[in-house]
Amino acid sequence: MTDILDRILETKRAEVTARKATTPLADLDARIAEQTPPRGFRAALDAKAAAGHALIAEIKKASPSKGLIREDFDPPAHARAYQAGGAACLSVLTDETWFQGADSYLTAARGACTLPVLRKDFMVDAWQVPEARAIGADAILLIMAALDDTLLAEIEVAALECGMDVLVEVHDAKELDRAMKLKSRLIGVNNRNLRDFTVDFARTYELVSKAPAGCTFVAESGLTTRADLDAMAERGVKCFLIGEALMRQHDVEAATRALIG
Ligand SMILES: O=C(O)c1ccccc1NCC(=O)[C@H](O)[C@H](O)COP(=O)(O)O
Repeated sequence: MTDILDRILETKRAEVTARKATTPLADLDARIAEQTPPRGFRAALDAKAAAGHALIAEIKKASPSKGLIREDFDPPAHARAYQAGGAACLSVLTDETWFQGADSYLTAARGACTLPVLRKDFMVDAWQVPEARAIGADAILLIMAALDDTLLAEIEVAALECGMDVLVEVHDAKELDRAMKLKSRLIGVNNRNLRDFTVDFARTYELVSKAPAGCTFVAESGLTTRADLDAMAERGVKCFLIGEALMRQHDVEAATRALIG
């Protein structure tokens, strides 16, 4: 039986095939040449983490698990609010079919602030790397559960060659072991099971103790309160990726400050 991750990946493969057929690489290269250089995603996180909590604040309109999250969705305004509230970096959902995202949201959010921006999407093909850079992304996400080791390495090399950072997402110890074959040492643990949507912070608690020294370790999904962050911090986790809890707030800047201040 196919689960939600399989269905998302199937949609994405079809979408990328169609985009590749209509967008020559030369067009992407021309758009990359117009972008400002990558902003240093991991470096910005590490700098904030050295002084306390480091937040990757997510611009997320909707999700498969929650449906519509933010009605008055305004990526540039949210980007400014997140930066003013103290976020280290942004994450912007660009997947259209499942998250009501758009590439233009990332470009607009990045243009409205000085924070490095992660393109939060489902990478299935190295072609998406220049595409991500062409819209301004400073980092991409690689989901270990989605790809085999050969394709992961191919996409990672392409991203590093573009000067982008790579957030490698794992769910269990086996995926963490596989992740260590890659070059990137920016590791995210997704507390949400992408196959059934259940959230369990114990995933992060378990894996942070197994992460080799030198990793920047990010807890992702389901984090809502200051107590959630403090419980993570007690176990040595200082970087957090948070979307829904902040996107549901009327005053995004105040909520961001209250959460990580
Ligand atoms: O958010 C979902 O429902 C979801 C479903 C299937 C695959 C991925 C999904 N979310 C992507 C993310 O990883 C989250 O947007 C991100 O970690 C922030 O999570 P949250 O703070 O719970 O919005």
